[in-house]
Amino acid sequence: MKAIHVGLLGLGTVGSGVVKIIEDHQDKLMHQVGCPVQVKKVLVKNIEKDRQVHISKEMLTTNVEDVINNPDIDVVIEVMGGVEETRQHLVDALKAKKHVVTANKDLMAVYGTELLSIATENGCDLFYEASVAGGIPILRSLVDGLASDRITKMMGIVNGTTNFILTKMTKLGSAYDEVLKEAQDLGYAESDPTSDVEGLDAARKMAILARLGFSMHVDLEDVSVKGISSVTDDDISYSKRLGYTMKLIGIAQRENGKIEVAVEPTLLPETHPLAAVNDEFNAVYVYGEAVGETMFYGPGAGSLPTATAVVSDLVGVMKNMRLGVNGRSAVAPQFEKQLKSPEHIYAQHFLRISAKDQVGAFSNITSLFSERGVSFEKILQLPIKNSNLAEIVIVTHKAAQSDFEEILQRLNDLPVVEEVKSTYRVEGNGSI
Ligand SMILES: NC(=O)C1=CN([C@@H]2O[C@H](COP(=O)(O)OP(=O)(O)OC[C@H]3O[C@@H](n4cnc5c(N)ncnc54)[C@H](OP(=O)(O)O)[C@@H]3O)[C@@H](O)[C@H]2O)C=CC1
Ligand SMILES: N[C@@H](CC=O)C(=O)O
Ligand code: NA
Repeated sequence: MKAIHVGLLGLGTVGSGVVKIIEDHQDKLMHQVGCPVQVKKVLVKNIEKDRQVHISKEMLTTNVEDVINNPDIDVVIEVMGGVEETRQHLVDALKAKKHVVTANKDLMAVYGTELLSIATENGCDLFYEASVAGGIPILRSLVDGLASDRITKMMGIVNGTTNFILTKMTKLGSAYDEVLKEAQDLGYAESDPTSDVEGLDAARKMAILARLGFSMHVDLEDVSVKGISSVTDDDISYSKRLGYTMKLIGIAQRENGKIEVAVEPTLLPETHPLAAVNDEFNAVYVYGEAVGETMFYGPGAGSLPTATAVVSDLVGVMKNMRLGVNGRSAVAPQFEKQLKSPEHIYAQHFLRISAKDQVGAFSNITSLFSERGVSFEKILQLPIKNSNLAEIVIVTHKAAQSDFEEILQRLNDLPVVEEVKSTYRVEGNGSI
């Protein structure tokens, strides 16, 4: 019974988890694929560094060729991160007929289509379950579990770091910088956490989800992105006061063949199922025309949860090897991509405005909304201490994005308005 040999690119948070699961769950792996699984060689940057798992120095290398062109290695697991250099390593590995498993959403969001076609041309598998929502088997669920359905909406918390930060700010009143540091120490954040807090990491995951869910070639540039770095304590406390929870939400929806994909801090009613997803946990809500509502919940980041998805992909590769069917799973998109224009994107909005506390100010503001046919669901007006200003907090009913943007521009020009302090999308009132 010949063992399957694995080469790792990277031995950090996720790579260490992969080594640990392969060791600790060897009996289960053998039972599933009928042969032992062994890690043969591991690419790292610094061989002398202390590791989270015990591994002999001889297995480590700083030369990528020792992994991707090693005739003893059957499967390359990429958990090093990075885009351009890593893309080249994976192209080389696939051309050397190695199957590939990756956790790299940065790479798959940009070069996924290209890499999948190179994999198919070379009769190789390329699996990437860990790239979206860590340990939650969401890609497999879209591709296999919901294969027969037409997906019309996906809405999710797909970044563990920002969910951890917003949870601690909301529940404990913690300071943004402190909690970000904690998320970094726990291994949730990317090496450059800007991509977490500015929403880019979630946007990459939403592009991958939309591609699979809607069977269209969705580019990263098609995703509109806003992160959480400008969310303030006041925004959070006003949202709470109005019965909402702030979350970084990714939305992908399809209507009449046209799609919208966005990532932004969003207010959800406190009773909404996604509002109860806290800390580093992720959840993805998927609506299919036939199945209706489904929701997938679990850890979106961290060593062992993410490594579980990676090693499960490895099992998928090994099962295909036994059946001799590697390289046959990539399916070309069914539909031409069509994006919704701002006139066709509807949402509710939360606004915090500081305005002059004088007669007529309020009606000046409200008439701007009514002229565009936008009505209010909730409204709050409070004087700002030691000033002649008032804080006006509004939640609108659904409005077209184009109308909302025009209202915002005109609000800023209104003499009674000191400043539009913040605006957020509101989702999930009435239905999910
Ligand atoms: N952390 C998480 O929770 C999740 C991470 N991911 C993705 O998994 C991947 C890995 O993340 P993570 O484990 O957190 O990252 P880490 O920074 O913890 O680990 C990266 C590893 O890759 C090695 N490495 C990086 N660049 C090079 C290079 N140029 N040459 C050789 N070795 C290199 C590092 O070597 P050395 O140790 O010597 O420095 C390190 O072992 C990323 O794509 C990330 O987006 C996906 C889901 C969740
Ligand atoms: N930095 C990411 C890690 C998983 O993809 C996150 O915080 O979700
Ligand atoms: Na996943």
